[in-house]
This record gives sequence, C-alpha cells and structure tokens, in this order.
Amino acid sequence: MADTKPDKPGFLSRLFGRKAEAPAPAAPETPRAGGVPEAMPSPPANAADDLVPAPSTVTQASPDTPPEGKAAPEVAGADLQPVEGREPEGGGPREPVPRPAPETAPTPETAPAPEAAAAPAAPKLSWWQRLTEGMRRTSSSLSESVTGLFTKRKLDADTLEELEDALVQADLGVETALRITEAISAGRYDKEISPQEVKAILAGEVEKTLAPVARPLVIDRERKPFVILMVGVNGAGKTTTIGKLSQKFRQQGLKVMLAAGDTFRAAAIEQLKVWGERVGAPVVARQQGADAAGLAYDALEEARASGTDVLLIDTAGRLQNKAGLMAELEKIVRVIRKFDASAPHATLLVLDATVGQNAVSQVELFRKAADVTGLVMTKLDGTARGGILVALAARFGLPVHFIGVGEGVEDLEPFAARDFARAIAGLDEAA
Ligand SMILES: Nc1nc2c(ncn2[C@@H]2O[C@H](COP(=O)(O)OP(=O)(O)OP(=O)(O)O)[C@@H](O)[C@H]2O)c(=O)[nH]1
Repeated sequence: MADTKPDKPGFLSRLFGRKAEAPAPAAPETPRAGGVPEAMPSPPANAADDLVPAPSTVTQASPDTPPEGKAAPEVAGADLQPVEGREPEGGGPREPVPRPAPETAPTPETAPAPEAAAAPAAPKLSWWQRLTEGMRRTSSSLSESVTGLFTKRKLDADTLEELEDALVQADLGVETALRITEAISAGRYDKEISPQEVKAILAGEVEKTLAPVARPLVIDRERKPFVILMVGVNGAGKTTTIGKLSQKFRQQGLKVMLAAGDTFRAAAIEQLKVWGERVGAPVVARQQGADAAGLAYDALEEARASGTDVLLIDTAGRLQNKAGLMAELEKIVRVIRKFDASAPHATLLVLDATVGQNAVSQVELFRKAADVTGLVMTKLDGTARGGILVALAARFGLPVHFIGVGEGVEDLEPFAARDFARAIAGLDEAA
C-alpha cells in the first residue's frame, strides 16, 4: 500500500514556520564569554603599526621538560565573564608548575608520550572511548529521544515532528533536522521502525554533512615558518589548543615556536609560557598590554632566524569591545603580511561547543576580521549541544580540523566525520 502523506504542513512550510517561531539562539549552558560584549565604550584606537615598541622576550623552551598528560587548567571564573576592563596586573599562571626536567632533552622521538608523565591509575583510553565518553551528554539526550519515540510505534507525523524537535534541541540545525526526518520517513510512513534503524539513518545523514568539512590541517613544509593564527573568544580554549597542537607538531619532529599574542591578559601570557616549557617550544612574549601586532612581527623574525617550522600565534579573545577586538585582529594580519605576504598560512577559529547556537555568530564575526581557514571545536565533553558542529558544517562549509573532548593534551584529535556521526547517534565504532 502506498504511504499516506502526513497530515501536517510540508517540510518547507514546517521549516519556515519553525524558523519564525524559534529564532532565538539558546543561551550558553554555562555563563561564559560566548560572545563579545558590544555595548562597552570604544577603546582608544591602537597606534599605527608600531612594530617595536617594547622588546619581546623569548622564553627559551626547556625542552628538558617533557610534555605532560594534563593540560593547563584554566583560569576559570572571572575570565569567562564579559570584560569590564583590563584584568588587573599580576594575574600569574594558574597552572601547575611543570614537572622537573629530566637529564636529556626530548627529541620528538624520545619525548615521552603525554600519558607517561601523568598521574598513574587512569587506564589509557582509545580516542574512540574518549570521544564517546566526551560526547555522552549529546548522544544520550538524542538516544533517549529516539528510543522513546520509536519503540513499538509506527512512524507518523507526530513522531517525526517530535524527532525533529529533539534534533533541533541538540543544535543540529533546522535544515539538518529536516533532512534527517525526511530520510527517516522516506518509504517508511505508517510502518514500524526500530530505534537502531533511526540511529543508523541519523548517523548516515550527519556523516554526509560532515564529510566535506573533515579536512586535516596540512603543514606546508615549504613555508618556513608555517604561520598559524589562533582566534576565538576568550575561554574558548585557544591557549590550551595551542599547547595541544604544539605537542602534536613536536611529536611529528617539527620545530615549534609560540607567540603570546593575547597581551590583554597576563594569565594568558603565563599560560602559554607554561605550555612552551612543557612541549619544548620557545615562547615570544611581551608584557601585558603590549602591541600584539608588533609582537607577532617579532615572533616571525625570531621564527625565521631560528629555522622554526611552525609558529603558532595566540590572540586575545576579548578587548574592550567587539570593534576593538576585530581591529586588533585585522592589524595583526596586516603586520604578518608585511613580513610574509602568504601568511598566516592557517587561521584557526577555536569554538567552544557549550555555547551552542552562539557559535554561528562567532563564525560570522571572526570571518569578517580574519580570513578564517578552519575550525577547532573544543569542549564537546561539556555539553549536550555537540550537534552544533553539524549545523556549522551545513551552514559555512569551513574545514573542521580538530575537536576537543577534554582538558588533557590527548583529548584533541583530528576530526573524523564517521566517528563523530556514529558517536553522536550513540552507535558503536565503525568496523
Ligand atoms: N572540558 C574541556 N575543557 C577544555 C577543552 N579545551 C579547553 N578546555 C578548557 O577551557 C578552559 C579555557 O581554555 P583557554 O585555552 O584558556 O581558553 P582561551 O581561549 O585561550 O581563553 P583566553 O586566554 O581567555 O582568551 C581551560 O580550562 C581549558 O583547560 C575541552 O575540549 N574540554
């Protein structure tokens, strides 16, 4: 018998209806600087491209200090609140002191794996285990909905509507939610469908959306240094991600240098120095409040002179207001290009998954100020809103290079569409 049409508006009208009825992006789950404050008074315009206002210091890496398994704990609390003004001086590192150095410097070959220096006890988990564990909140809320909706029930309009709601709630985005419900309903209307079948279709559709954006970050060895500019709002995980990436690059045998371009926060400079020590990468830094573009230029000179392969430049996640932040980023890019017209070779926007739909406006904002070439999504472990990555992929098509599911150095891995799709749907690892 032919499938009966659902007794409800078509998908398009449902799409427009829903858009009209639920435009407000959900608030972040935890109060944080998910957005850049707008209503603050404008900061004094930055001086012209003053490239050498104050000497930069290069903290020589203590390559003797092995990378550790435990990432720098943040700088929580006040740092994540909207900025009221500059942070008081003396916000020193809130990191554990790096472990004592061993006798010999670790080469990428000899450097101990991050876990080696970490506290014992915890069994080593595979990436799949970390990923599924990290994404449990997102996947269980989806799984519960699917199981609740499709257990011993025929597929009808109400079920589809409810499923669509659950998908939108998980931040997958309206378009993707519609595509998934259409795929599920195709040929199955008024028939029974098991939760497992629904999850398989869900995973398949999510994978289709993600596959085009799951692209590795390729370091062009011809570019020396290969310059990576890290941008994102404060608290998104930029500094931590720089540390984790540095560790990966070092393990690949690359010579890495870090530039403490978040001169807005003293703690960020210190945090980066700690990471530099841990992974064996020198850190170019100036005092808090120094001109970040000038610092970037110094770092480029340093990096070229020392034969560095990869230079990672940290940037401030907030200034007095959005316009100030954007102006600073644009200036950094301008100054970098004076040194090397092809740089930055990658501009990575770090996004915190817990902000949900707010990530959409962050992408729009940062794309205007810096030519964002790829995304890194952090904190997928702290949220039920992991679906936002799917919504971003559908909307912007920007490459997603890495995802983070925890604070540990091993909790950041290259993004793989199938793994993510199966994890979000609550399925087992692909064979
Ligand atoms: N749970 C979890 N925490 C993370 C992840 N990535 C980073 N963090 C934590 O998020 C906090 C903020 O990270 P930072 O690297 O300081 O963020 P930032 O963007 O540099 O912030 P500013 O320096 O304020 O601009 C730290 O406590 C990190 O350990 C992740 O994938 N999962």
